[in-house]
Amino acid sequence: MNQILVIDIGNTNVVVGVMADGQVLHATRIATALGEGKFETIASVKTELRELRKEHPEFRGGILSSVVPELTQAVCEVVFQVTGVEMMVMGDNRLKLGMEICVEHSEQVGHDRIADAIGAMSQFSCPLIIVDMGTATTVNVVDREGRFVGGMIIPGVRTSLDALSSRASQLREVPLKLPEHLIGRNTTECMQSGVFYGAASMIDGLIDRIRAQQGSDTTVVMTGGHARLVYPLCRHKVEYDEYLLFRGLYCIYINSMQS
Ligand SMILES: Nc1ncnc2c1ncn2[C@@H]1O[C@H](COP(=O)(O)OP(=O)(O)OP(=O)(O)O)[C@@H](O)[C@H]1O
Ligand SMILES: CC(C)(CO)[C@@H](O)C(=O)NCCC(=O)O
Ligand SMILES: [K+]
Repeated sequence: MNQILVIDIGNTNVVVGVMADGQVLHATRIATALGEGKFETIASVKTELRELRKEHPEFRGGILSSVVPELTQAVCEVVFQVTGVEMMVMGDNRLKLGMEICVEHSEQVGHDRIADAIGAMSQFSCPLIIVDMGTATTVNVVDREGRFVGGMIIPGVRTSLDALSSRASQLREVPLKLPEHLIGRNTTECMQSGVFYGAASMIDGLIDRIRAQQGSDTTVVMTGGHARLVYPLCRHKVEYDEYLLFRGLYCIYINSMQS
């Protein structure tokens, strides 16, 4: 069994997991904090790694994707301290992605977007639309030839609700859950409906527009914490995979080790 450590450093959560034979054996989420909070994040990662090491003594390798450069090095260091594993890091040009990145500045594309696309391509046929709903909602397109060709970056569900309640005097923070009614009957429901049905409709609309360019057979795959609530509201048929990014990291790891 080829066990590996997989880590996804996002702007809201750091997800630490273990995979073997393409399956996710374990995943823990730790809140991402910066500034003074950075040390607490690193300390929580360290605690988690100690626990993981007890349950999974086998892994000798690992791979990490980060969209928070301030944390990347520190996380790699604690991984090495606790487990002795030297992480492969997305962005290292020795890695074999197995996917061409056809955009203006390929080095500027978020590593989560690339890992997601590779995870999708390992399971579905091209062309593909990959939607990752986290701090941002990203829409990523892989064309018929299997090339990453770009996409969209949109404020995430939580991010846009937070912006709204902080900017509008009469609006407060509301729980991030689906409202009972499409047509909201109170302020809270109106905000919840707006953000969730709005996100689903936006995604449906973007799918139509992208399919008009890439072909009507383009498969849609959704991932990210908020997708769990949004994908059932979409009118188009969409696939949902909670661990798409981890699957992409696993493919990159295996691909890079083989060559
Ligand atoms: N397995 C889960 N069960 C319940 N809620 C979840 C689960 N995974 C994620 N969530 C919820 O969805 C939110 C968004 O999750 P996700 O990790 O995809 O994005 P994020 O961490 O906000 O973004 P980023 O990837 O940019 O850090 C989480 O903060 C959490 O509230
Ligand atoms: C868009 C986010 C924040 C989503 O996590 C991340 O992928 C990122 O910081 N990207 C860098 C810019 C880009 O992808 O073009
Ligand atoms: K920033």
